[in-house]
Amino acid sequence: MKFRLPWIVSMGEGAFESLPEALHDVGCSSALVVTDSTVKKLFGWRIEGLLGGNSIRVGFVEVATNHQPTLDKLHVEIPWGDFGCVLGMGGGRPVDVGKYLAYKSSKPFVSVPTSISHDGFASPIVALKDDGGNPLSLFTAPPRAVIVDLEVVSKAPRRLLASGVGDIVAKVTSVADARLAIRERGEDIPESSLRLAESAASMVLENIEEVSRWSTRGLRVLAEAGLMAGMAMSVAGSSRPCSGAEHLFSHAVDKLYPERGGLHGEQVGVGSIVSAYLHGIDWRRLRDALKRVGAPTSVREIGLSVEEAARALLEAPRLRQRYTILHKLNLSEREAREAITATVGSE
Ligand SMILES: NC(=O)C1=CN([C@@H]2O[C@H](COP(=O)(O)OP(=O)(O)OC[C@H]3O[C@@H](n4cnc5c(N)ncnc54)[C@H](OP(=O)(O)O)[C@@H]3O)[C@@H](O)[C@H]2O)C=CC1
Ligand SMILES: O=C(CO)COP(=O)(O)O
Ligand SMILES: [Zn+2]
Repeated sequence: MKFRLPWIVSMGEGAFESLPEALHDVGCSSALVVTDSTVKKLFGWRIEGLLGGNSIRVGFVEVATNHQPTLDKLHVEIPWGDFGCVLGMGGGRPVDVGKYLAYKSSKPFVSVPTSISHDGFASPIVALKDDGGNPLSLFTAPPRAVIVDLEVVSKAPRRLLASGVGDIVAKVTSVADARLAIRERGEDIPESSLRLAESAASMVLENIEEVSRWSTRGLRVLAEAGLMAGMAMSVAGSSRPCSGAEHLFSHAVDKLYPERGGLHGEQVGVGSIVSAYLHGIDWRRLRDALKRVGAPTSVREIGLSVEEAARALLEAPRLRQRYTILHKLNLSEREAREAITATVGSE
């Protein structure tokens, strides 16, 4: 086993203020900030002031896609000689894009999530799409520094934070898939990576009341869980502990219905309820937790009919060879429809 973890994690109210010191520690005196439109309007000026005031030059690039060929073109256009590091600021997509560009240009990456809507802000994984809308899960390097300002995160729309709960509680089923693969396929997955992912989900499930109040403590639990999930991916050397059938369902929704669907964590949360049912795990516990935080618990809430969701469930195992409950069961159309109807078909 050989893995890398972030050097610096700064988490708390006002953690933005530690950015100049973090950049100094990673040896960066000019940063390219990768972000997208709303986030740039909300926080761009603050980052510019904070870094500029500490003699750190800042450039911005707004990126609204995670399409790999587009990012490869963008990579060629960036004057890399001007920048000593890349900072990814925003939701999961700009963080992924920043991580990807940093990796390709061999620059240190600093992750600055502005919402805990996903668990990629401390992971070494970059989730992109190819020309056909298929998911690409690339193993790069973990961020050198992770800066989570809980005051900033607390102002993110509730929908984004609820989506983050979906991505985290889904570790119940991603770990169940990993354990299935160990048992039935002899897959080699570090136990510690599974414990980290399991603990991330348990922390959120056991504190769901506090999390649902979006108190500082609740947000901290969610952010720490995201950090642990990111570490789990580093230890495993892939997204294996954190991405199973529920993620394949979400990837299939992205592919089949690119103009519809919900946020990543919303789709994953719904997929996790179905996957738990198929595993014979207490799926109602996941559903109730998601309901408690106001996350979708039905396919209708992510813009799909039962038929469409069943189609996504059938497409899901074709998207990746990674063994999951969907690969084991090889559902028929009728079984897929029944699983959706029994769990996430109404409301
Ligand atoms: N690499 C990894 O390990 C992982 C990667 N992911 C990836 O992350 C992505 C999902 O992340 P997600 O965050 O849902 O998607 P996005 O990054 O698309 O963010 C969703 C929305 O959040 C908005 N936003 C972010 N922060 C704030 C804020 N503080 N206030 C107001 N609006 C805000 C963005 O606004 P705007 O765009 O307008 O600026 C955007 O519209 C997927 O691509 C998924 O594959 C998910 C998990 C793990
Ligand atoms: O979203 C992820 C973990 O939460 C990353 O998983 P993928 O490898 O399926 O993109
Ligand atoms: Zn995810």
